[in-house]
Amino acid sequence: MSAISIDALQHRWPGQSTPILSIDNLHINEGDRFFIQGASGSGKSTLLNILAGVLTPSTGQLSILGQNFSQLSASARDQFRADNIGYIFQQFNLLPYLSVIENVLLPCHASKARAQKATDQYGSPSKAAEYALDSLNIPKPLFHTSVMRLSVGQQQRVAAARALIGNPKIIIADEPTSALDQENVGHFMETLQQKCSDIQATLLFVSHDKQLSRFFDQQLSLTAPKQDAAL
Ligand SMILES: Nc1ncnc2c1ncn2[C@@H]1O[C@H](COP(=O)(O)OP(=O)(O)OP(=O)(O)O)[C@@H](O)[C@H]1O
Repeated sequence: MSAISIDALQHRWPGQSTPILSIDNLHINEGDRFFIQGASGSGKSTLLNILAGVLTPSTGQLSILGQNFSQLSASARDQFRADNIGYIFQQFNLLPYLSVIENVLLPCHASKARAQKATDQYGSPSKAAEYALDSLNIPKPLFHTSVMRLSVGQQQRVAAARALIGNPKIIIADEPTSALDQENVGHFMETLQQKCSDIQATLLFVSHDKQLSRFFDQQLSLTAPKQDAAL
């Protein structure tokens, strides 16, 4: 099955003379690792928001895992996203008042399907969270401390554990390496790819950094169109 299928998609923000996004045709198969590259302002976040169902494109068709997004209500799209998409944010978006393990468990509160998968595989969501943290080299004594006490690299790995728990079919990673130093970037890329293979997830990875394309076999380059200065 196709993980993502886009046909004649365009998005134009109010006041723009030319659509920021214009994608004739894009098909990403389940299990693929796909790199989306583009300079600042080229529309990467706009595309991710469309793929996550947060934003409706101006025109065109979008199917995720065979589901036509335009046929879903906003609340059905929210649930579909919680069940099927693990999201790693550029600034990690960990909740500072929750412990490390509580942050990892958040998707299991939003999605019964992911809580069930975590329970089926590991006995309980908490056990699945512990496994994910352990396999991402977060030391056990840190599991119940505040995320604020972790290094940037550790916070990034906690954010990855949160995206992976309950085996979502798609992982979207939005510039997840921009806060890491060069050595940690390589480690993080290899670990993320391995984890996505383990759970057979499709990986969509977004970055302005062209050098990261070497970790992927398919890519899309976005370029900001010239806007009419009169508008
Ligand atoms: N909510 C919005 N309303 C109007 N215009 C927007 C909105 N969000 C983004 N844009 C415009 O769309 C264009 C692309 O923005 P977008 O954030 O998608 O780019 P990006 O490639 O993710 O950039 P960056 O790497 O800097 O985050 C920009 O010109 C931006 O001003």
